[in-house]
Amino acid sequence: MMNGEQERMRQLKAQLRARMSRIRGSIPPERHVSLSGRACGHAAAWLIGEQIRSMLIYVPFRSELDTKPLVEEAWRAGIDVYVPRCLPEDRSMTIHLLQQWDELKTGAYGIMEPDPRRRPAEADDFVPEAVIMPGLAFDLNGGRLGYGGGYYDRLHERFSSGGKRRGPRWAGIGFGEQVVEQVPMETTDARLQVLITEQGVRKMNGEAEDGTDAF
Ligand SMILES: Nc1nc2c(c(=O)[nH]1)N(C=O)[C@@H](CNc1ccc(C(=O)N[C@@H](CCC(=O)O)C(=O)O)cc1)CN2
Ligand SMILES: Nc1ncnc2c1ncn2[C@@H]1O[C@H](COP(=O)(O)OP(=O)(O)OP(=O)(O)O)[C@@H](O)[C@H]1O
Repeated sequence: MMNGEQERMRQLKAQLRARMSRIRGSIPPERHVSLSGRACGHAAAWLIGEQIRSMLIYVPFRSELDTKPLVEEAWRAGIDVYVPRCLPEDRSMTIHLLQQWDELKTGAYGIMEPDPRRRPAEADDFVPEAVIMPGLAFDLNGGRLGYGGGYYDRLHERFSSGGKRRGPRWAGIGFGEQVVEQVPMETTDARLQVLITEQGVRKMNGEAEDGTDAF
């Protein structure tokens, strides 16, 4: 049974999803390309500066920020690129190395995902050094709103249960206009450590703030 608080939270999130998908969906194509390119440039500089050698990143669908320039920059820089494949049955994800675009095919929800016959999943205990997440909305305290599948929340739980090892850096990437005052958050919702937009890289929640590039 859902209690009143949960029901209210569900409604708040649904309203914000609807509003933010309209906003994100109305960015004109040319601006979408240029903002995506700028955000990807900031993301690449951050990854390289932090000496991150592996990242999990989404392949965009609907009007999500286009990560293609970042993936290609990572390939050039020798950073291993991993992409998730979702299993709607239990809302889990498997993680697959991506070395070229033709390793993808249309998967669940119409998202381009790794073809498991071409590239088997990494072991369950594999943890990348960074996770770069999409979202409908973000806030400056690490709040993030996704499509409501809870996929990244489950992944966060899995990556955090490995014991001593340092977990991945959790970063969100999106357009400046997706940043809101406050995303409604529940206790199971994972908070981001880094927010990347066309305006720069902002470190939050325990990531040391050095002031460079922060917006
Ligand atoms: N590019 C990309 N890949 C991703 C995600 C993402 O947000 N972006 N996900 C991040 O989690 C996971 C997929 N999550 C999804 C969850 C729900 C829906 C979806 O279509 N939901 C319906 C409503 C479903 C319902 O509640 O009945 C909708 O939005 O119309 C799509 C993807 C894994 N891969
Ligand atoms: N670790 C978890 N294990 C099981 N269920 C979870 C977990 N984390 C979240 N959930 C459930 O998943 C559902 C969706 O969560 P939420 O609305 O936070 O998704 P989201 O962050 O918007 O989506 P996504 O992570 O897929 O982009 C909620 O009903 C939530 O209770």
